[in-house]
Amino acid sequence: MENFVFHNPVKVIFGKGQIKAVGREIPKGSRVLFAYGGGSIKKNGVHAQVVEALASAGLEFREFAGIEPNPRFETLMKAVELARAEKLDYVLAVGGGSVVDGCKLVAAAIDFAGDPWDIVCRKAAPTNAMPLGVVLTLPATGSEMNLFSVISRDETGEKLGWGHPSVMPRFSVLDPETTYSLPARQVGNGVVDAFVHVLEQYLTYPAEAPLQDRLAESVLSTLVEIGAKAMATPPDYQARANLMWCATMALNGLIGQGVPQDWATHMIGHELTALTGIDHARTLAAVWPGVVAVKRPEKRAKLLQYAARVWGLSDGDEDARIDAAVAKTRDFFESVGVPAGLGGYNLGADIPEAIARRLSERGGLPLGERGDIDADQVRRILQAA
Ligand SMILES: NC(=O)c1ccc[n+]([C@@H]2O[C@H](COP(=O)([O-])OP(=O)(O)OC[C@H]3O[C@@H](n4cnc5c(N)ncnc54)[C@H](O)[C@@H]3O)[C@@H](O)[C@H]2O)c1
Repeated sequence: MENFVFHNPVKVIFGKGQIKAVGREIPKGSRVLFAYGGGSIKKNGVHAQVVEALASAGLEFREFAGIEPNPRFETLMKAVELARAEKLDYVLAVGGGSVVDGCKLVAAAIDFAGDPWDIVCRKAAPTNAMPLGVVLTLPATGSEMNLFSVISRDETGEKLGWGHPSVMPRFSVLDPETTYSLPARQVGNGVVDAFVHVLEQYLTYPAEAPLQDRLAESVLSTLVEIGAKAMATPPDYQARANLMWCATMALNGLIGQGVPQDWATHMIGHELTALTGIDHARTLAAVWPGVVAVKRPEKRAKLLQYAARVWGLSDGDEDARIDAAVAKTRDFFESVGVPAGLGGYNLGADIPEAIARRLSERGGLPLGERGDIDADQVRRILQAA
């Protein structure tokens, strides 16, 4: 196991009826920017619950609507303008990963003197981020309990990830009932996103970290166990609750401490979203089969462990076990409605070259747990996918 420092100060407030805690968690006298997405929270009653919580605590607030999926820098800067004009000093993000990620940048930018894009490009760190609170409505990204944020910019066609401890939420309310209004497509995306977050931190090489391995395997096995139930209609509270907690545990830092991490699927997936608009989770299910095909020799020991412990495949020829584990993973993605591999997307033959070039030009290579995925391997991964 490698050395690590683990500090996760996010207060998680989990369960039915917990949105009212928002009024208690935000300090009295705060002036709140209440930010959300396209308005699903008005239809499912979450907006009314948040307004009630803020108003009954006597908190001043202004609303900012319209943070889109794959949040756009251009939109977020409008939220920053509103916050500056109205002297708002607490950001409340209500929505999925896009709203939470977007609000992390808003919180960092309100009192930032330079160009906030420098924060996203990692050329500058936030100096005085406003406190951030979260009401999560889509279990998937783990953004509610981590320091990461992924921002897209129209002007440059980029989608970039950044992170800073000062934008970790002060609290996150996770009420599984907020997910009842999700379309099936988004529930399936959430299952796959959480699953691949774990694979990025687990499917690398052995690091003599059996606890981290078993924590990762338990999240994977739980997702397999509850995947179909989480998709059911009418919604099953316990399945949604377990999905929500799995997604948070998949990327709150715990399972990745002291172990090598991959993230190649994500980095290539972000480029695919930037170029084609395919949903984040769908890019992961599309790219992962390519990563595992090309990096199979390097990942062999962990692939065998994954096959045995997550899929119960421990007998017979080793290569056949790995093939079966990959096939079961693909079937699992498809079982929650997310296509595995790139075959179904009808993309141009130029995509592998375009993605390899974009990553290379930005200095984003090499990738992978061994830092050995270069432009040629990116092309091969996408062709294999
Ligand atoms: N910060 C991180 O650690 C991290 C990790 C992975 C991905 N991401 C990023 O997060 C973004 C994806 O976030 P996401 O998967 O949570 O989806 P999302 O926030 O983009 O939401 C997807 C859609 O679902 C809708 N929606 C959200 N909650 C709803 C509800 N309860 N009922 C009905 N509709 C609802 C949204 O309005 C949106 O149209 C991507 O930009 C991705 O790159 C961030």
